[in-house]
Amino acid sequence: MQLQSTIAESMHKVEQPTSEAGMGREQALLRLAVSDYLTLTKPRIIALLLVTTFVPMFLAGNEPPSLALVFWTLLGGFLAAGGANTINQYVDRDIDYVMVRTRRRPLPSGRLTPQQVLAFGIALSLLSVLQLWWTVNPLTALLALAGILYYVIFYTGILKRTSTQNIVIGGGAGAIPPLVGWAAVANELSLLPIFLFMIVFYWTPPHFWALALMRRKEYRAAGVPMLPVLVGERPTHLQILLYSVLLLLISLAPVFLGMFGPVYLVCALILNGLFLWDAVAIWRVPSNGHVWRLYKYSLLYLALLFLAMGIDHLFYTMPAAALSPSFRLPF
Ligand code: HEM
Ligand SMILES: CC(C)=CCC/C(C)=C/CC/C(C)=C/COP(=O)(O)OP(=O)(O)O
Repeated sequence: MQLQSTIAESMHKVEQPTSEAGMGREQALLRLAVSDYLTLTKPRIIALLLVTTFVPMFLAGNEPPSLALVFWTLLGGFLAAGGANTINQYVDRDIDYVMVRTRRRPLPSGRLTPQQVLAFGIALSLLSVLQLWWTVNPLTALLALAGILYYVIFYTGILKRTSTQNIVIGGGAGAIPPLVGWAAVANELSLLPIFLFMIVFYWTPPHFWALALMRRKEYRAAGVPMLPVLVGERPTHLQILLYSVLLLLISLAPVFLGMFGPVYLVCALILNGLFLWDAVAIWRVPSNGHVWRLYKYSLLYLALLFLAMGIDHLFYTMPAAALSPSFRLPF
């Protein structure tokens, strides 16, 4: 509140700049505001979400997508995820205020008001759906809308505060971007994008529980029923191991259905082998070092696995049968 009133005072002072110093202060405040609004979108997380949107665009067609289609799809994806992330911070403002990791965010630190954050989040979300509908196609726009609603209402509004399985079920929201990328090109969904969805779905629990293990006390203080808070460390280590095995199986399955070729197979074996190695290390010698390593590696893993899919596609042509059955909107 103190910071908020300091900024309000500064804003008042620069309303009528009388000198170069006044103009400089006005520019500095504008930069601060732009940086706060950008922070609300969680840009680093969006960067990885967009990798999982971008690569499927190359898998979905026989030819590479046009630059314009890539631009509009990624812009829509940025606006949708940015809008969802912003509304998440409006809904979670009480939790974010309690947790050390999140208390410096623009809303809990008082640099923006709840009304400003909510308005910005809704505006970005609406803009994303309209823009995708007009510039890409209705299926892509509806998938983005489903992602926003799933994340904001189902995960943030309900599951996060009520269930230890919050991020298992809620992980479905973060798995929608590959469907968005695929639908942007194919204008339909089929089995391969469902596998891409499942890869991100099974990746999410080890990715998040590693972080939650390190932030266990903060989640407890905020009253958020994350798995490590309610069942303890050991069962969480086991769940991480279990999901790492499931991730290995689900990421290899498309190879056996003829959807990917040898380049992907080799990369997926190495990347999943390292993932499993980290998960086993946590199980055998539980330490913050091992947990942190898995969390950091999980980010690299997902980017590289999707990159491997794209490179594999340059050398391997999947049979048409691998893409059926398919789902298409009736309009
Ligand atoms: C329900 C699903 C998910 C949950 C609960 C979750 C949770 C988190 C949390 C709490 C952080 C720490 C953020 C911070 O330090 O401020 C994080 C980091 C991150 N997450 Fe996730 N995540 C999920 C899904 C995803 C997905 C689907 C992606 C991308 C495909 C992703 C990408 C990232 C990235 C890139 C970071 C690092 C951000 C940074 O270093 O600033 N997450 N995640
Ligand atoms: C297509 C589309 C728009 C899909 C939505 C994808 C999306 C925005 C996923 C976000 C995943 C994520 C960062 C969850 C963390 O929430 P948290 O509240 O647990 O994290 P926090 O404590 O850091 O706020």
